[in-house]
Amino acid sequence: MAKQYDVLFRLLLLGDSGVGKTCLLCRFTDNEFHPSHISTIGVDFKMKTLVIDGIKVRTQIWDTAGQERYQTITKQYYRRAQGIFLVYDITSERSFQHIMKWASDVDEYAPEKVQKILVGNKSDEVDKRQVATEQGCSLRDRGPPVTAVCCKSGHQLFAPSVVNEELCSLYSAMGLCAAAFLHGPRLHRPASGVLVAHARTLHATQLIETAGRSNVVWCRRDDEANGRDDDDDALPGNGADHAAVSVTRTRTAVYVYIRMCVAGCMHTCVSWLGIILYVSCRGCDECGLSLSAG
Ligand SMILES: Nc1nc2c(ncn2[C@@H]2O[C@H](COP(=O)(O)OP(=O)(O)OP(=O)(O)O)[C@@H](O)[C@H]2O)c(=O)[nH]1
Repeated sequence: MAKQYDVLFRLLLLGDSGVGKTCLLCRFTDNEFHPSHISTIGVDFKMKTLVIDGIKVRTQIWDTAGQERYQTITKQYYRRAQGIFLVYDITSERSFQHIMKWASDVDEYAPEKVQKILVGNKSDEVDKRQVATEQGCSLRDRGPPVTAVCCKSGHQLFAPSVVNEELCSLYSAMGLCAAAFLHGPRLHRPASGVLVAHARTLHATQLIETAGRSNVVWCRRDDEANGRDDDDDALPGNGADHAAVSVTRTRTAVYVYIRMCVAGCMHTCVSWLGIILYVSCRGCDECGLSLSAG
């Protein structure tokens, strides 16, 4: 049976009870809105597969309970997240103030390099607004990109600057935020890289397929002959055994890393649009995860 996705991407929704996390999830996965507030108990999740630049990205989105009493449970899910939505309600000053507390929990329990995005929900409730847009934006300067959404209508009012405009039009509400993660400005790297391949002519999907084949002989190829150094995002210690070369210099730049994990398995991973996408682990399932923690 053909593989149903190329990469798996785990996202987590955090924020006070009632800010609309479950609604964001339902809008994203089923394009539905539920007017009633039924508090989430512990955690719940839904999946959605997006096709972005020909790559099937399976998003697994974890919805957490905002209520304090579930936080021992929900904190256990931070560790495996690659992207986190910090959600507040624009009609609740309190939910916005609590964002700093949620963010500090993320700092404590999530992988160091997790991507974060701040989401101000209920932007349809203009008359009840307690948090000015500028307040949300002021946090962006100190941390995650911010976006304002309305899951009631499915509209996103303004896009974070890091989001590609073209992609914005493709997804509603949370899809836009997922795109923001995918276009995050930071490039996550494995702690150590061994060898990197370069294939300028390959499409990202082909590259990922190729990366998954064990018999591929990886070689470094840059444009030294042309006096150009494409290795502009190289891993530290650039040299014979540390290199990173972009496949293309457009926004879909892909970086490929191969490394041995602690268990001696060969990992291949692709970093694309600023995040690491796993491709394969030759020997075990578990150690592949350590790659995300960098
Ligand atoms: N007007 C408006 N109401 C919304 C919007 N999004 C969510 N709501 C309402 O806000 C209430 C809470 O939404 P939920 O998604 O259940 O909140 P939650 O953050 O998941 O809450 P917990 O599960 O308790 O953590 C519901 O009554 C929703 O209908 C929105 O964009 N606009």
